[in-house]
Amino acid sequence: MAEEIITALATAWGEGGIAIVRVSGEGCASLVDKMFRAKKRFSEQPARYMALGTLHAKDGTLFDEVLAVRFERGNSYTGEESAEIHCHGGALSAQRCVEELCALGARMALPGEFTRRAFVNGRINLAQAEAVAGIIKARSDEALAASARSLQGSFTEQIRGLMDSLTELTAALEVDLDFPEEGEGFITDGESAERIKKLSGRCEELLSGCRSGMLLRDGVRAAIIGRPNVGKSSLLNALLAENRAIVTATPGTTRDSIEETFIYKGLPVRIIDTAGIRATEDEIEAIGVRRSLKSMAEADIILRVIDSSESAAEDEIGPLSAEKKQIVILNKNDLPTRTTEADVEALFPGCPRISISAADGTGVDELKELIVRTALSGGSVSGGCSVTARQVECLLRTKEAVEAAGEALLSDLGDDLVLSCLAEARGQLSSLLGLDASEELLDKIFGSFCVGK
Ligand SMILES: Nc1nc2c(c(=O)[nH]1)N(C=O)[C@@H](CNc1ccc(C(=O)N[C@@H](CCC(=O)O)C(=O)O)cc1)CN2
Ligand SMILES: Nc1nc2c(ncn2[C@@H]2O[C@H](COP(=O)(O)OP(=O)(O)OP(=O)(O)O)[C@@H](O)[C@H]2O)c(=O)[nH]1
Ligand SMILES: [Mg+2]
Repeated sequence: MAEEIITALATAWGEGGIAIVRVSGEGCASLVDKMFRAKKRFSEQPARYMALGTLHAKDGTLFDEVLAVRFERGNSYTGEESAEIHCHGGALSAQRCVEELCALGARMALPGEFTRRAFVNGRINLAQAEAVAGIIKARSDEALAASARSLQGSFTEQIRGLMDSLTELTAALEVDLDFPEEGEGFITDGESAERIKKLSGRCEELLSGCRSGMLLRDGVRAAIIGRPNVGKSSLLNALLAENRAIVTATPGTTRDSIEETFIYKGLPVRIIDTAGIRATEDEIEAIGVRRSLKSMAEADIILRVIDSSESAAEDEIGPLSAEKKQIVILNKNDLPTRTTEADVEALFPGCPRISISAADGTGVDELKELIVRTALSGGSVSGGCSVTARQVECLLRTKEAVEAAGEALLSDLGDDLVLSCLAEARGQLSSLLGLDASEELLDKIFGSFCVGK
């Protein structure tokens, strides 16, 4: 079935040097013929050749002088016959161009529809399509590099490698199941167990690489929490190196949460300064405290600030769930110490901690380093591939299914069960690459792209 011809502005709205309008779908070059005048008919000029010409409205009036290029079917971004018109910047000419194309029979592209067509036509897989979005959204060199690696297919290759190993093992086990009379069997249980163990190790390796890639793209949320007056807002200012939040000697200064982002070693850190947590009669402060507790629940990392010049009083925040990552910050180390690192160790055993002065900046860079290290939990920011939460979810389920296969094998539950677990694992990897993606999933993924991509 021939797809409709779609069009959209591919560059950002607003003033700029050049604005590019994209068109894709069978017959789009003859559509452009009707509005673009050049020495040679557009649809007859060589493919991928930039031709100079003029754009005309239906009544013939000229509205821009542009460059235009056509791509042949099978040799374009979408895989379809497509074209680009490079107008003068400023939204007006490009918008006119899109309108004229629509008047001639094209329709406005939906968000991500060009990339969706590239996927549907097999030019790229789903992991690569998601990497395109990653490149657009990247906010640091490291995040950009991780997405570019994914787009080039290095993540895909690793997933395919895993799928191949799964297939080999499945095939060996199936032979055994089909020809049980062959005695010894094609593969011993010991060998299968060994291979399953390797597979689950490989899943774990991929997962740890992915987590850092995902963090690079999405960043981490770190909430600064603590009792009033310990120096939370001062810490926010020190981390941002600007006077963003109000700091006073009066406890209860911060009423509402403040969010800002800084980037350290390529990792965007969203930092949230919250109201000091204490029991309070003040209605506004109480709302602030509730917001602090909410920020705490939503954060990836808790930066728990303690005033080391005061003795560690009753902790009003209470312990965190074991899954929450936490860094204990002993602030005001420029003042005489009343709470020591040993006191902190007693209160929060095994928790990473650091002594700083938000006032004079001592230890602030070390703290940034510690935040990034804690967020990545040992992983590194370089070399990883950018992935989405969806892809991580698929990999996690793959690992679970592989492990279930291992358990089924050990407890002698029969090859049938082992095989169905392995089939589940393969299924997860195949949905990671979008080999059997539902329309609903595609709508969700491509819907988050920008129009024109
Ligand atoms: N002007 C312009 N710039 C752009 C794009 C575009 O579509 N137009 N891109 C897109 O958003 C990106 C480049 N990505 C592209 C990827 C593949 C093909 C393409 O035509 N692929 C064919 C032919 C490959 C070849 O010539 O080697 C293919 O895969 O068959 C084009 C662009 C970024 N810059
Ligand atoms: N000497 C010293 N004073 C500090 C340091 N950090 C913060 N202060 C002072 O401590 C007081 C409280 O600082 P804030 O940053 O407003 O504290 P907060 O935790 O945000 O307080 P609330 O918003 O009320 O919860 C101010 O007078 C700061 O100047 C530090 O490292 N050393
Ligand atoms: Mg404050």
